[in-house]
Amino acid sequence: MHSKEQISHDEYQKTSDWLMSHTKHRPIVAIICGSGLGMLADTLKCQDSFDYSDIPGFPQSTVQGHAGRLVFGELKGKSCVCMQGRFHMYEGHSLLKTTFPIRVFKLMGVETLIVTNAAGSLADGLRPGDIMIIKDHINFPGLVGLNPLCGPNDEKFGPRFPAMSGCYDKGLRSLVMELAKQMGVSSLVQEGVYAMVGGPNFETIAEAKLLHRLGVDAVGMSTAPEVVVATHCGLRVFGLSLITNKVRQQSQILIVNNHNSYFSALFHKSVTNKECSNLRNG
Ligand SMILES: O=P(O)(O)O[C@@H]1C[C@H](O)[C@@H](CO)O1
Ligand SMILES: Nc1nc2[nH]cnc2c(=O)[nH]1
Repeated sequence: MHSKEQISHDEYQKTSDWLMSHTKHRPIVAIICGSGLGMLADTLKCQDSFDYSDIPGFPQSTVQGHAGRLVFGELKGKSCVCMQGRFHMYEGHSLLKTTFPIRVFKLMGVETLIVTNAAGSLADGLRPGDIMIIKDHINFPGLVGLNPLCGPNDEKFGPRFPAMSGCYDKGLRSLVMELAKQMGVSSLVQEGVYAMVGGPNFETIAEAKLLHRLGVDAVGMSTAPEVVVATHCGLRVFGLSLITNKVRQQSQILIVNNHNSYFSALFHKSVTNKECSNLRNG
């Protein structure tokens, strides 16, 4: 844990000011694209994009499938900013660094955060290619003190002891369920509980059984710290997991040798609802 690390309000402000002076967009929605989901940003109109390496103060993404680019643009007439690539604890980033963009977005005037991720399923009804709307999370690193809010509290962002119950906005969740019905894809979409583990290794069989018994529907290695920081500073949060695999609860070997194309293929299947049986392992 990097308990001595601090990022001052001025540092977040500096990055926010730099971005605001380099784009005409004034986003009210921020979207974090999980593994294999970076193409969401390609749907934005009138784009301004910046490599993370060019943005003062921004961490660098090191994961395959995470482009490391911030894209501003319009989605259905709304000004948005999209992270093509996020920062994970397992990359060696401190939790303050992994969540750095969230406070920058807040200072830029963002009101709603949409988080997405790739996750493994523990629920019988959640199959690869399905989408899980996150209704709640279990933040395993947070439960043992690996929390970006540890250290001095910056009251300008939020209170010392923020509530996390209801951190995934109920209104947005209902809206998306309704939209899924209207689009005829409701059989692919359901609500569930996401658990964040530290990674980077996938679960042992015993760990998978434990998570299942605890009521976890999907497990991944991101998202919870971002949601904690977003909720602390008053952002409205919506989250979804793209289910990429079933988490093994009994002995069987699964070999995934192309992380990126695996996620992209599953995303494509989710969107098109085409059969992709060679990728199903559950
Ligand atoms: O950024 P996300 O959470 O989508 O990254 C995925 C899930 C795990 O963090 C990691 C390994 O699958 O990639
Ligand atoms: N921890 C974890 N993260 C994932 N991300 C995608 N699939 C998985 C999984 O099975 N376990």
